[in-house]
Amino acid sequence: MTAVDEVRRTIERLRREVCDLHAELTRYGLVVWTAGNVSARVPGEDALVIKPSGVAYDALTPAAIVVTDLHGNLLDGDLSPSSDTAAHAYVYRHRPDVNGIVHTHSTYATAWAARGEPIPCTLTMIADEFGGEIPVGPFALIGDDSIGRGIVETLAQSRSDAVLMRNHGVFAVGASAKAAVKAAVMCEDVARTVHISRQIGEPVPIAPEDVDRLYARYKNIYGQQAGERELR
Ligand SMILES: O=C(CO)[C@@H](O)[C@H](O)COP(=O)(O)O
Repeated sequence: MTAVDEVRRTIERLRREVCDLHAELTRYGLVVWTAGNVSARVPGEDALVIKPSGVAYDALTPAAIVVTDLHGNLLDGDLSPSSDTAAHAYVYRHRPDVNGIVHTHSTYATAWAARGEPIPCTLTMIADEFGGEIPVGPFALIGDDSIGRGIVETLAQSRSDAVLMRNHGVFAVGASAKAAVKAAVMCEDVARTVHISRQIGEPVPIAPEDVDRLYARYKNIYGQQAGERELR
């Protein structure tokens, strides 16, 4: 198999994976209508695969997923790339460890984003998954790389793989697109629980040294196999 064939096969695989992961967003109730998007980096290439803009989730097929360069220019596909492509591309250019990105407007997490308030580390699940509070990023207009800059700058000061972009919604990153989707699912779950907790009182923060211990255990010990650990 030539190197070109190999890249082609990788892109086909990623198109299928990213298409299937969009179905997880609807399965977990993280998006409505055509909101949200998932992308994956094409390993070894200056390219990414991403949802086309404004296409209904039920109409998404692997062939509909588009390929762009890491500046958002269309390389392959019949449809216009997601409105957030420049944001995703910026993150891939500045975070070589990130291979997948997801954006949602999931209800509870986005309610925190509307308030511009980080989700405090008041649950072991938050310490495990995010290593501290889930931070808020700046307000940024949609369409260029402003959102990407806000994501990179905010996550540089945090262990979290998710950021609540102010007045907008969740962006989550990961070592794979599946890991990013998992972070978005977890983000919504803890946003909901902490919100409900606040209806009956003030949630109690976890001590920073315990947050560190929980995070280290979850990242290094929890689960079964190295392959699964990549999700963390
Ligand atoms: O947040 C926004 C726009 O407010 C977008 O992320 C939409 O939620 C989905 O846009 P496309 O990916 O379909 O262009």
